[in-house]
Amino acid sequence: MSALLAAESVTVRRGGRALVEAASLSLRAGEVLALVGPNGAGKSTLLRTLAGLETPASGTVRLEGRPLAGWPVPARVRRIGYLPQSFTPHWDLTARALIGLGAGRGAVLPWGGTASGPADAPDGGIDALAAGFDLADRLDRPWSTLSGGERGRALLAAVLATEPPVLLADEPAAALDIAQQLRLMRRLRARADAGRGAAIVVLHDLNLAARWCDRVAVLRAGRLVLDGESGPVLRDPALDAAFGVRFRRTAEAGRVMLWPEEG
Ligand SMILES: Nc1ncnc2c1ncn2[C@@H]1O[C@H](COP(=O)(O)OP(=O)(O)OP(=O)(O)O)[C@@H](O)[C@H]1O
Repeated sequence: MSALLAAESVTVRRGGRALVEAASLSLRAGEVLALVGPNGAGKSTLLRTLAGLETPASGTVRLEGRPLAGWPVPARVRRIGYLPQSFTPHWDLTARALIGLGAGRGAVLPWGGTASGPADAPDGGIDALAAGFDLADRLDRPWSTLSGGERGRALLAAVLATEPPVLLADEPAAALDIAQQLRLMRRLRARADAGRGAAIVVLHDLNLAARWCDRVAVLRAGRLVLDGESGPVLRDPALDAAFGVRFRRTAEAGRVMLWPEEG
């Protein structure tokens, strides 16, 4: 099956240094791909490049086979939902206003995309959408009063409001409690399985990747060192070298589970 989104030998340089080097990665319909690697490996840089927010020094990013740079921005942001690692609005927006902006994508989203302005979410509106993220009673609260996990969920609701066929999510599980992590991963899995959207998700929890993701790509010092089906990648000794730890591996319901020990 052809790729929805693909990086072809992409190199990103900043300050005279290659942050991502000759990275090739593709995402196909129905996939949830975990992008993992140590701090500073270049995961956010690669994700931002795939979203069209960084311009590579060389290489190409293609969306549905066409170079990203050739897409009109409104069409691109409707197809690619990008969830940043951190986000602070310039104004103390309510969650409702933020989700409305996400639903109206097509003039400026606060994190750099474009939108036509606040709009009602499809299929039942913003209230129904927010209920799915356990935010029903927090919708009219200013951003500054929301907890870290509530902000993460509101942002994800804003990004998913238009059901983008591609989701690029940078550490979406980081601020979530365990129950919310499971809800997040189940949601991404269900979207992919129903053909509603594929996702690349930056994760630090390899056991979430093992349980919920079809594929795992491992970035180390700007280079993709492993990319393949989750089981084989997570069993590969190169994973230990990439993270500089020793993983003890067990099997649980046919899935690998990893227990890191200092190497
Ligand atoms: N604009 C920039 N100029 C110079 N260096 C940068 C710039 N942006 C990021 N870096 C460096 O590039 C490297 C990759 O950063 P990036 O945020 O992509 O890593 P990451 O894998 O997402 O890390 P983490 O797991 O800590 O979030 C880091 O060493 C970072 O300090």
